[in-house]
Amino acid sequence: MIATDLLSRLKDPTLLPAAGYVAGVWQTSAATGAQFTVTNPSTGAVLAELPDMGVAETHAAIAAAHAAQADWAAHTGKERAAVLRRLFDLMMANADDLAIIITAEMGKPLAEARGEVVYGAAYVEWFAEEAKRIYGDVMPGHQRDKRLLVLKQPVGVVGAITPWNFPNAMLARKMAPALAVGCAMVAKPAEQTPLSALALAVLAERAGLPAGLLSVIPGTDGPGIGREMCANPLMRKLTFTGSTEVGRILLRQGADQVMKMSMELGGNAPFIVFDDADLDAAVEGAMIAKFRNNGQTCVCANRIYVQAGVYDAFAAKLATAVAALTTGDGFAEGVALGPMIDADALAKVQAHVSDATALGAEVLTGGTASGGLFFPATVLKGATPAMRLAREETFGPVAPLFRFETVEEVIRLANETEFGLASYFYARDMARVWRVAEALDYGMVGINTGQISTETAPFGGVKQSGQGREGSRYGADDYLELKYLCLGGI
Ligand SMILES: NC(=O)c1ccc[n+]([C@@H]2O[C@H](COP(=O)([O-])OP(=O)(O)OC[C@H]3O[C@@H](n4cnc5c(N)ncnc54)[C@H](O)[C@@H]3O)[C@@H](O)[C@H]2O)c1
Ligand SMILES: O=C[C@H](O)CS(=O)(=O)O
Repeated sequence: MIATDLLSRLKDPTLLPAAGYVAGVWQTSAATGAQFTVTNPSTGAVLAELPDMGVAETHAAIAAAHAAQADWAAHTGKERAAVLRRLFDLMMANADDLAIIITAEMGKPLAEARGEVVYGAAYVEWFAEEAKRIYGDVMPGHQRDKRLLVLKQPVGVVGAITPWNFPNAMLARKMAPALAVGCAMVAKPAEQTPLSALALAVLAERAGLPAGLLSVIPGTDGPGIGREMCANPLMRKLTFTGSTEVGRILLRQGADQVMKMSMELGGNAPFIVFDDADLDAAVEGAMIAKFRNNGQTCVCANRIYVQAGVYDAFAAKLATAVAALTTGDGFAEGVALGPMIDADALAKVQAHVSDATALGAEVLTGGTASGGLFFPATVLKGATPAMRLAREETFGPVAPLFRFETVEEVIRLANETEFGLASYFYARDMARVWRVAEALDYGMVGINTGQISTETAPFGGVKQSGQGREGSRYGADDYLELKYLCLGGI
């Protein structure tokens, strides 16, 4: 069932079948007969009742993907590119509907949801172009009669498990490179936000993707689906975006068959403001890096370090800007921040703020939940490393300000975490910019900007923030195997 209220908002209600997409068939019932509910986090309203699919459907989808993948890989890059280009065009043509679906199931404001659709589509466009340029190598022989070649071939059947915070873009960012190079994909979206993934499957089918190449398994049994993906011998790779905790589980499970893994995991991004920074620019950057997606992104600034000489001025400017942010239903006009995704997420944000204030932090604005799943944008002054929010990913709209004195001190503090995804700093002295950029132990560094995510750059982290990269000229590598050919007797 899809709620009438949601369907009535769409120009094309057929984007939302109340079904899972398994082996090229829209199945309205799960093997177990179970169903699960999808709700709007802004209102609690029921959006859909979907078949609660699991191991049986995943097993069938993997078999179908394996059967379809060889022929897909035998297509030319140009033929695969044409399908992806049509998918890009369909995503853009249906962007308004896709945005409505995101806002309904995840809560982000509609304008931000539309930005997510455009961002996800950009990956599809990028890899539609890359599909035609998967080049190998010809190398000088090591002996007179030898000629050496390297082929790049698709890894085969890929499992994808995605999070709720970017329910469209995180799947698009995975299916685009996989399909571009000739892989097949079985995808499991987050149980909170399956509708965006199902709508993408509708559009992929319309774009001409052959049946079986893509399956989307809606369901609440992430652990069971993950185990099936990691244990099934037909599955050659798993790409996961989500928490480091779950990433570890999957890495352990995939180890038994030495499965190729891509992991986009948790973060704890430092945002550093040096005393030579343009403070207004730094405030603007902090607003984006901290409050985009209501602070629910893996690359959100989690710790804001401000050099002592500008600490009070920056704190005052930031608090003024943050106090102007409105929190509410993502469909409402003028709302900047939507709800938290669920009660657990809300409780964690409140716990971080309560822990910080108990340890001496001062609330400059916000600080207390405002009803439902809403939490106001919050700025805390006097944050210290003893506080939970210094060590844990808050994943919410809370900006803790830490004071520091020297460059050496803040590099040490910034790197003092098991995470290494995104980092940011504002400075104008070019020698300092180079030294700090090289010293930060992170996969990505934003310099005088708070917005770094683009399909043209390699997105990913180091340490316990993951492995592999998504997007850019490097992004296809995670879905390819190198095969070395040695021709003798020449
Ligand atoms: N690095 C990135 O690009 C990136 C992007 C988005 C979110 N994240 C991280 O994800 C976290 C928040 O997202 P979340 O709450 O959806 O993460 P999560 O890890 O709880 O869930 C992610 C996905 O994994 C599934 N899952 C849960 N347990 C599983 C298991 N045992 N086996 C297989 N699948 C399982 C979920 O159903 C969901 O689809 C944050 O830590 C955030 O930093 C990282
Ligand atoms: O949080 C997950 C996404 O990767 C964030 S971004 O939109 O790619 O920056």
